[in-house]
Amino acid sequence: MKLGLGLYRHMLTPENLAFARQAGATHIVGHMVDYFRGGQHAHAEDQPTGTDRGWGLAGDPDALWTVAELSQIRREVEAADLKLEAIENFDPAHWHDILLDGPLRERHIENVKTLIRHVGEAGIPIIGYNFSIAGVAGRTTGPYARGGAPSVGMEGPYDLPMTKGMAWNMVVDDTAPPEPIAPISPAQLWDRLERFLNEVLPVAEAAGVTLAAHPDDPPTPTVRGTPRLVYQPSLYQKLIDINPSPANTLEFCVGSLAEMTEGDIYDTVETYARQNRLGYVHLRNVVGKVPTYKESFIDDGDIDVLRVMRILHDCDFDGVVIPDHAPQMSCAAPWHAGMAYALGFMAAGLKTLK
Ligand SMILES: O=C(O)[C@@H](O)[C@@H](O)[C@H](O)[C@H](O)CO
Repeated sequence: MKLGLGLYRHMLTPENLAFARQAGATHIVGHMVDYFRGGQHAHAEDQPTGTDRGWGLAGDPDALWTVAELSQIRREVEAADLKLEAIENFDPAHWHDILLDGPLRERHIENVKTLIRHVGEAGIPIIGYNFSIAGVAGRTTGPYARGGAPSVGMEGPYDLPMTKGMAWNMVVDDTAPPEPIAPISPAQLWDRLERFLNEVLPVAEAAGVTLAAHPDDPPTPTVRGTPRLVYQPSLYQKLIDINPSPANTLEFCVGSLAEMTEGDIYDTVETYARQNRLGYVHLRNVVGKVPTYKESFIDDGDIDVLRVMRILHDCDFDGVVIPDHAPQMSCAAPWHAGMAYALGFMAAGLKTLK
């Protein structure tokens, strides 16, 4: 098992890469999507929370990530004595009509195939994704963690209907009328995922790229009137069983899984780690279940994180674990301190497994 750090696109800097290495990370999960366009977040280091108009504006629909820019990021990561393990999330501008089954679907399928090929050519092994119409939405922030540390959580359901021109909690068409999107059934959304995976997994295999599916975050059956896919641990199996390709894996978010109202987190970890289908792991801690959970420091939540690490180790998981996110700490560098604390705990946990 390897220790990694996730960095948003604007945080993929030489300083943050050096910080990651100094904190004991050997791998990086990089985000190419700029969640912070449109300035709807208090700070550009916190996790995005956004407004009812989402996290922000999606990217340029015609600007697919090139091999050159992906390779440049890989080289910068490697120059810091780190390995670029994964790119996390597609830009909603590039694939929204796969999620919404809209008129641009065929073009967006070709976009995803091109992006997969480019990631493979750039020598990056994994793409994490989250097949979700409303995306990561419904988050609140507050002094939720130990000592009043700012973190994120959820304070009840988020049912405000999602409007046209939005996808994955970002704005993909700011000229769209402010009308609710057409209703979608869970069966329709599962069908969209199945078509997507069956079309792109062969391309991923050929490109030497693994796709890794994040569960719904937050894992509620619906968000903004749209259905969700993996909001209970057992539904991860339904996703895996869609296609037996070895490229069909999980972006295994222990925090989101622990927020789910069913299942036992330790059984869940063992169930999926034993199937050798974990692409990489988000290892964070929470208190409570949806729709009212709060993120905690890694050593201060409902999960015995060292026990989770032991289960992953005993199931021979040899991939990367990252904090994903952490409470901000009261000092001159809140994000860095919170991440350093999480990374230090995880690094110590890894040493106990040797
Ligand atoms: O705010 C964030 O960056 C995280 O919550 C991510 O783990 C997010 O859930 C994933 O990128 C979704 O794929």
